[in-house]
Amino acid sequence: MNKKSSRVCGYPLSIFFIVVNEFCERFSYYGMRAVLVLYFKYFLRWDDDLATSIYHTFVALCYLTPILGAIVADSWLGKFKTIIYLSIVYAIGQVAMAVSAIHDITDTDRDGTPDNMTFHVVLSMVGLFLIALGTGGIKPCVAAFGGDQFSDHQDRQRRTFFSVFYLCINGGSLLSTIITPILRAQDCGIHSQQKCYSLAFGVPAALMLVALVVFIVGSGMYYKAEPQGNIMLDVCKCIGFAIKNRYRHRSNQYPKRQHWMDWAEEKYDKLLIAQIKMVLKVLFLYIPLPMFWTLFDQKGSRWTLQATTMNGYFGSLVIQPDQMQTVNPILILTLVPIMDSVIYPLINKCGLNFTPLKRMTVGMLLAAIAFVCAALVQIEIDKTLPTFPSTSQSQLKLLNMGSETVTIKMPGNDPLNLTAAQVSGQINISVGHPEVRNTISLAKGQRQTLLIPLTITDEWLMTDDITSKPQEGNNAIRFVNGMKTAVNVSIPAANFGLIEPFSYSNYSLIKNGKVTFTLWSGSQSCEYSTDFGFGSSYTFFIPSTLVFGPNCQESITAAEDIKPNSVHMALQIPQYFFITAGEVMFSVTGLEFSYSQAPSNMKAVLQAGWLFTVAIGNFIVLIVAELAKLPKQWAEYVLFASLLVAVCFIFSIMAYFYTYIDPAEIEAQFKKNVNEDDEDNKHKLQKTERFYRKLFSGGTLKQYTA
Ligand SMILES: CC(C)C[C@H](N)C(=O)N1CCC[C@H]1C(=O)O
Repeated sequence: MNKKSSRVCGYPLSIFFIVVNEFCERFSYYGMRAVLVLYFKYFLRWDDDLATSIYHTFVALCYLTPILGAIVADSWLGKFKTIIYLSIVYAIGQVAMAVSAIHDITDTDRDGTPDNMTFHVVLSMVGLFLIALGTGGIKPCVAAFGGDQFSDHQDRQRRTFFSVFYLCINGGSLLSTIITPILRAQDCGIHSQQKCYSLAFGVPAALMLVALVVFIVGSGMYYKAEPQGNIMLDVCKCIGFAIKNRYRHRSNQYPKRQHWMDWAEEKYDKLLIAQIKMVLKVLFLYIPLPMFWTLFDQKGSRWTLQATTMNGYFGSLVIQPDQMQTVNPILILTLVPIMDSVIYPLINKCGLNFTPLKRMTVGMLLAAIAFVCAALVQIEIDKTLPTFPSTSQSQLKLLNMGSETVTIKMPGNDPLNLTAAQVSGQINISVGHPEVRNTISLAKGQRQTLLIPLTITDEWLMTDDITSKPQEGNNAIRFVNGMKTAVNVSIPAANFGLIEPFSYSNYSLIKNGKVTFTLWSGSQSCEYSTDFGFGSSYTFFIPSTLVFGPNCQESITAAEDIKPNSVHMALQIPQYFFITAGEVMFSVTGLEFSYSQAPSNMKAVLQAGWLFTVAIGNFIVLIVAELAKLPKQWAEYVLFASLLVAVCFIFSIMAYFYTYIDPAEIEAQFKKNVNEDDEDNKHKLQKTERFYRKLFSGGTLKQYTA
């Protein structure tokens, strides 16, 4: 088929269908992924560890299956058919997920919970497997198929296409990560109303069907390169033969060959050998690249955890810690056009030849700078964190539940006067110190509160207090009842239960924002409202003197056990900016580079090689997080930044020796010679070989201009 099909502004019309397909597919993938862990935890009722492991296994699988899709496309079905077939598999997987999340299917007793959990687990696992096969399988094909739509001389347009392609990835993911959590939060069901996971998976399934339909609609306009036989098998056999032949001729009596693949010349086509050399050259260059993704992927883990220790109030807007991750796609949508239309042309105007490999090197350095920023933010956060007792220390707080002032004398501390309903600050006491009388027992490494009763001679009560920041930016809240009657405390999201006289409740986790507590004692009630930030802990004391009425705002004492997060989440923006600017330079360029440097019959395979670096990067995060247990988080960030700088240095040396090629030109030379008559052919073949050898010994073949 002719590549010169309908064009708009010099761009093939067919790419419109490809980018819309990518937008819908990424919406489908990232939308489903956004609610997956919650589905495992709250619908399938798995514990955190199992949910996290299955989630990461799924993500890793999604970046491993591209190899399979690429082999099928380049060797057998061609990219077009592979995309169609695997998209169908993908859509079936998404539908299976949506069906698996309908609780009514097995809820025979109609209590709102599935009665046959095995059915839901099996169906969702089958669904996830099909999705991983589909999303991974089509990913290298769609990018390469888009690249195929351009003629050889359209380098500039093809580069723009890869930028727009990246914009679609991030536009789709941004929209879906906002929408699917909202869908999940809705209530739905036939017999009973439950959180609507089926809708949260159903909409991504619908979008995948839209992606498929859009792709099929464009069918008549595509340029469809035919696969050239089982190329991957030929490649493996050719490499195997070259290695064997080299080994057979290892003695010095045989003249050396310029490249070890030249040992396959006795049996294999010179064109195939040339193509394998092109692929190996690029794959070799990819070896250091996973380190970039190792840093990049920590946005979703370490950086989100960092955000949980920060303050997310942006005026009236409240940003939850995990929502900070959307800064990445938002910045992609702004930085890609800026880079393409301002920064790169400006660099070009300054006479600098900003080649793809130079861009990727700068991208890596920017990612390292992002981690230095993360370390600086961490140092600021650490300054505001409470000091918890060491393993040889205890911290004690005193709460006077009585109505009269008491004076407490502690060994090694000045006498302390506590008025009625007053809570002291933390007092550090060395446990095991001979002066400490055994009237109260202090636990090592613990924070405790001593509740001094109404009548001082009554039994004194010790509570165990929280010794770490509450998870996920929540606030840990508890109540101490100083009244002579039991009190029930509740809020819409939690019930503290009935608190007996002179007793206390367990901690409950509460989200940020204004909360109104309702206190009940018999038929009497009153309300108490307060505002919570992120990551604080409070003990609320209900005094014996409390009078129930419309509100009990003035009577309740709040003791701050842990201060709310004070370092603002906006401080994470510089690190997000640098990692995203790095991503634009590294990833958008890498995508185009992988296409332009691949031989025509292995375009999808090199795209899969590129995606494989993402998968390896993910694995390194898991390994390094386990091994490098540094005591300080900021030190771990600095370690990662240094590792990336070291890797970047190695990569820049490798890049320096890389010669850009024009695979189409090389292939054309080889093919042309095959068609000439014998004598001429021999002469031309020698000429091509000289030309080709020059390429692999470092001669510049393709003058790259940004
Ligand atoms: C994590 C973001 C939602 C998406 C990210 N900016 C991105 O575009 N990618 C991360 C891995 C490669 C690429 C993708 O294809 O999704």
